[in-house]
Amino acid sequence: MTSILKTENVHLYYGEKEALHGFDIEFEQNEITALIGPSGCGKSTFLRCLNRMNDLRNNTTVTGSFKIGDQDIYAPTTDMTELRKEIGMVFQQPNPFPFSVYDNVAYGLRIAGVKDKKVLDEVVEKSLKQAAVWDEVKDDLNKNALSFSGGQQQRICIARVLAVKPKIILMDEPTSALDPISSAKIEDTLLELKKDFTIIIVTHNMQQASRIADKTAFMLNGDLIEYNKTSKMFLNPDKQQTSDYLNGEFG
Ligand SMILES: Nc1ncnc2c1ncn2[C@@H]1O[C@H](COP(=O)(O)OP(=O)(O)OP(=O)(O)O)[C@@H](O)[C@H]1O
Repeated sequence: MTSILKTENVHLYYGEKEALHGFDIEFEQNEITALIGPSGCGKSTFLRCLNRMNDLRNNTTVTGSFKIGDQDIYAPTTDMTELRKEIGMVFQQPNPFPFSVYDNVAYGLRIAGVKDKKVLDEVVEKSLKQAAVWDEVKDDLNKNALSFSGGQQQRICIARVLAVKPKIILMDEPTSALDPISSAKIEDTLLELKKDFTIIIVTHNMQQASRIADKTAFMLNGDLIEYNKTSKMFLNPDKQQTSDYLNGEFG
């Protein structure tokens, strides 16, 4: 196993309030890691730290070490556009831009200056295929992405992230707004994608974590309580708090 992203002693403050209390975790390449825990425990906060989305919020202070390989994510020299290409993000609500499927998926490449139509065509097709939505949209690439179903929109958004070839994809409850069939399609897609990408996913759905995640991190009140192989965590967790949470005793 190869480590791809490592954080050490991460603290995050919203104003005076400390939301993360010294968080150490190491993510493995080509794995899916699930972040679980009760509402308000800091899952989204931690996820957003990984590609510096919290920088966009006023009054937020982050300390600690975040490294992708040797690169310090929080170094003053970090190019934010490059960082967010390397560490892409998919949100809870599908958020395609209000233009065509093609233009959504080509967006990142065009921003990067790619103009060659043949290259764009190839990447758009490959990304939509990787996101398992090509067959459903291939005859309507010029149609507005917002005219597709929620599940299709979410897979178009995944394709938009894949098109810029990220190393890591962050996902914040990407299926919670979707019906069970669309969710199952996304889960299948993620299992395929981990061959080429590393995925870190926040989920409230324990079955989803147990179905797709190689490792699971259980958080409580801004602390990492347990980080383990998913099978071990769900069958025989090391910590009593994990067991209580998984048994529905709180949260
Ligand atoms: N912008 C903000 N300003 C102040 N406090 C915030 C802000 N965002 C989150 N918090 C607080 O930080 C803590 C962690 O919130 P976060 O949204 O990361 O939790 P979560 O585990 O993702 O929750 P959920 O599962 O409900 O999405 C909570 O106490 C929350 O109220």
